[in-house]
Parts: sequence; C-alpha cells; structure tokens
Amino acid sequence: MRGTAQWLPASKSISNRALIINALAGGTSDLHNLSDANDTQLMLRLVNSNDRVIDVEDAGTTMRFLTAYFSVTRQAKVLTGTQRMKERPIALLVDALRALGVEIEYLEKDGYPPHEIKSFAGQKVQHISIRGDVSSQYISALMMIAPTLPQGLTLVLTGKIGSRPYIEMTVALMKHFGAQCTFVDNKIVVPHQAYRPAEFTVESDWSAASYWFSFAALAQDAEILLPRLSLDSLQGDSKIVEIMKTLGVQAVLENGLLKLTKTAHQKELHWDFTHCPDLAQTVAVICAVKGVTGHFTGLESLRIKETDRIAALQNELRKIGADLREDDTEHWTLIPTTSALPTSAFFNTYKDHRMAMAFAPLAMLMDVELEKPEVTRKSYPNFWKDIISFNVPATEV
Ligand SMILES: O=C(O)C1=C[C@@H](OP(=O)(O)O)[C@@H](O)[C@H](O)C1
Ligand SMILES: C=C(OP(=O)(O)O)C(=O)O
Repeated sequence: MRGTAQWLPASKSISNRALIINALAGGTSDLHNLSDANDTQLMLRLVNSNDRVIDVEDAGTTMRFLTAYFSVTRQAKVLTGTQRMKERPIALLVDALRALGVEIEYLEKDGYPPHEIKSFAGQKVQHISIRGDVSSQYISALMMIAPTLPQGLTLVLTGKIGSRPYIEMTVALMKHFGAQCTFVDNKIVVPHQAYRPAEFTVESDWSAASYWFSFAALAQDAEILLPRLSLDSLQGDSKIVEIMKTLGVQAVLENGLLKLTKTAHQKELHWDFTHCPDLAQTVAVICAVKGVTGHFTGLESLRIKETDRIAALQNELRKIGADLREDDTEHWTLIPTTSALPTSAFFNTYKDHRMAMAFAPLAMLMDVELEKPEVTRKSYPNFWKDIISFNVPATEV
C-alpha cells in the first residue's frame, strides 16, 4: 500500500478552539487551514449565527464551547442537537455557568441538552471546582471564556483528570491569542485580560491520521505519507506513533511528511487511554486481528461519546471472533481473534464516525460492509476519497 493521504483534515479540536477564541478576540484573526470536518463547519456557521435556536447536530465541542460562549456574550439562545446529543451530559458545565451568574434552563431533561441561555447579569464567583473525570470539554469551554470575566477565573479540577492534553491544547491556543493561563497539577488560573487577534495555521488531525496507521498495520507492505503533522503536536492523539510501534508501524518525519512503514509487532499491548480516548477504537480493532492481547485502562469516558463506544466495540468485535472484556470498572482486556477471519462482515456504525473509520481498515483482510459510511463527515469528510486514492476498493451501495 503506497501513497499520500491527500485529504487528511486539519484538527477539529484546534479549529474549534481557534474559532471560539477568534470570536472573543473580535473576529479579525487570519485563521488558515481550518478543518473541513462537519463539527468545525458547524462551529464556523453557528458562532456568528443570529438564529435563536442553535442546532449543533452531534458535535460535542461545538455544543460545550458555544454554551459557554453565548453565555458570556449575553446572547439568548436555545442549544440543541441530535437525539444522541440530548443523551450526552452537560450538567457540570451548566452548573459552573450558573454559579458564575448565567441563567440557564433545561428544556427537556435535567442535565442534558436542549437548554436555553437566558441572561447573564454579572460575575458572581471567581473560583469554581469542577470534576475532571467526565469531559475535559467543559473545562476548556470555561477556560476560553475566562479572560472576558471581570474577575478572571480559577478552576480547581477534582478527582481524576481525563483528556489532559486537550486542556493543555486550550492553554496553548489561549496563549497564542495573547491570554495568559496557568495549568499546574489540578489548578487553572486565568486572569481577566483581552485576547489579541493573531494569525494562526491549524495542523493536520492526529485522530484522523490514526486510521492510516491502521491501514499500514494491516497491509502486507506499506509506505503511507501523511501531510502537515508534527511529532511534538498539541494533540494528545499523536501518541498513536508510540502505540502503533508496538502494533507493527514505524513513523518518521521525512521532507515534511510523516512516513509510515512496517516493522515487527508485539503480542501484548498495555495502554491507558485516559488522555487519548479517541484512539481506543482504532487500537482495539488492530489488536483484535493481529493477535495482540490488549490490557486497557482509561476507557470510562467512551460511554458518553457519539455512542456508548464500549458496547459498540463489544458488539462489532464479536463479529470477527474478538472481544473487549470488562474485567472491572477500570480494566478491560482485548481478546484477539484466534480463528480465521470471516471472508466478509457487515459492521454497524452507531452514528459514530470513529466506528466506521476504525473498522474500515479491515478491508485489507476481508470484505467489509459498513452501515452509513457517510458518518465520517463529522471529522473526516473525505475519508472515502482518500481510501480510493490508495486503490482500496470502496463502493457506495
Ligand atoms: O476538547 C476536545 O477537542 C475534545 C476532547 C475529548 O473529549 P472529552 O474531554 O470529553 O474526553 C475528545 O474525546 C473529543 O473528541 C475532543
Ligand atoms: C468524541 C468526539 O467528539 P465530540 O465529543 O466533540 O462530539 C470524537 O470526535 O471522537
């Protein structure tokens, strides 16, 4: 398998932060290479929308960041989304905003969208404690609005902190646009200050890149080139380089492109996904078919993403004779396939882009049919176009 993933998207996490901060900085920054992911295209459109009802579809960051943004910019809005978005909790963020002085009401079920932002009379507190183990997106949302608050904001994160690199990414983006912010241990301090407009170029998306590591892992022979990725990235999902080394893929930067080639793989993988939850599906599927036993922790947050990703993985892995066994609430064992793979299989995707993209590379070994392949538009709209350019046969039925 040889070629370049020409349509690899820019990071949606970085793009969505840049768009929120740019809006708070007056909207005049030059932002280059924004992601074409639906989550970012939604953010681009909705952040300046005059509509009262804001439909974020299934975009988690867009929902959480806009809830904070519309609150501090005093825009009365109703935020809603898909049925699944109405099942993804938002209470911790709403509680924090209410403590700050924002009037927000739930319109259907307490703790979940849709919700209505009514008013913000003025900052009531400077100090907020918030759990760190549910979603870092609530924390990033509060951090980005913090410089605009008259008293600034101190956040104390309680319990285990998940997705920490995404919080560090928020710090880095805030700094790029002129706002100081410190994040030490479990404490984040943001003084009141003004953002400055700045030029910014978004790098490629490491989570999207992870699927090309999967193709390389399953190919007989591979030389895959990935554009605009840096190894010391703001994105925690660049950890895929380390993980996939164990699974038989070597990655080196050559002439500005990341080159993936084959190397020997090991029989076991111990990995904690606490700080890179979006890689779990990619890695589980590759372990399953390469005979690698996975000893995993840090999968808890997968249950509240686009679908319950633990249940979805368990259902679909069983179709190829593998399993993801829950040993206790914190430990999972990936039991790989020991028998021959079926010659073909149909995989359900649960309206989750990452289910589709994690299982697609199995096409290197068997005939794969995927339910609603268009779900990839959430983060990687040209995924199928990229696949076809590598001569992997893909047909839309
Ligand atoms: O801040 C972000 O851009 C994200 C944070 C992570 O979510 P959690 O913090 O909910 O784990 C990640 O799964 C999501 O895809 C993007
Ligand atoms: C979890 C994800 O996105 P979000 O939470 O922003 O919907 C994801 O892209 O895998």
